[in-house]
Amino acid sequence: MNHDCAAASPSNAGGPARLTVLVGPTAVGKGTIVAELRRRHPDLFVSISATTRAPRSTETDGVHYHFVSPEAFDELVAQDQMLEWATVHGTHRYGTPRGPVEAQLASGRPALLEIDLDGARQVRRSMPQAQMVFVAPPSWEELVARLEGRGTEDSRERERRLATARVELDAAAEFDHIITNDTVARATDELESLMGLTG
Ligand SMILES: Nc1ncnc2c1ncn2[C@@H]1O[C@H](COP(=O)(O)OP(=O)(O)OP(=O)(O)O)[C@@H](O)[C@H]1O
Ligand SMILES: Nc1nc2c(ncn2[C@@H]2O[C@H](COP(=O)(O)O)[C@@H](O)[C@H]2O)c(=O)[nH]1
Repeated sequence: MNHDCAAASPSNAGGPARLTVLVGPTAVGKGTIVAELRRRHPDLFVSISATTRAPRSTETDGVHYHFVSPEAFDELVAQDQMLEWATVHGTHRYGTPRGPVEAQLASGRPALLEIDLDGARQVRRSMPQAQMVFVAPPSWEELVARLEGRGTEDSRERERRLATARVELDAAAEFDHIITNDTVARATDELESLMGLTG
């Protein structure tokens, strides 16, 4: 585990890592950090996942996710078009379309995945050169407040997500780096540095 974002790790010892995998508990702010990183680097490649969950009112198909039916998701898996996939929070399936990520890496440019713990472990097995980054909350109480404050899940779904969050927080030591999302600007600075996007 490495809390120093400037230090080399086995995954980036030869230069900036090209594939970065971002994981963290629900509502820790992964999406917010990625949005800030994209604001700073509009050309950055961020994988668009496929999911069987329904879109939120703020989400657009093909932008935030590819929203697909369970049958279409089955088909993508059967055709080996998923780099990884998982059932997240015990409810819906989410997966990373393989083609766009492989094309991006083949071009030598960095790529970012924002996925769950199960998916990250799959990527670590298939692409051990990937840089694994965990986003942690300043405290458990702050995590709960962010989830409630977002207001996108009912209390039952929030409980499910918080149960998953405990498992994910227990796995933080598996990661190459841990970023604490105290402020979005500072956490984004760290991710930017880990991805070699500064200077
Ligand atoms: N550093 C921060 N300080 C305070 N609030 C924050 C911070 N980062 C994010 N938030 C807020 O926390 C809430 C959850 O953020 P976000 O949706 O980005 O989390 P997430 O990790 O992508 O969640 P999920 O995995 O459930 O999709 C949002 O309302 C966001 O505005
Ligand atoms: N294994 C994967 N997990 C993914 C992927 N895309 C998103 N996720 C994770 O799902 C949860 C819930 O997301 P939400 O949008 O419903 O709040 C979150 O932790 C994501 O990291 C994926 O392609 N594969």
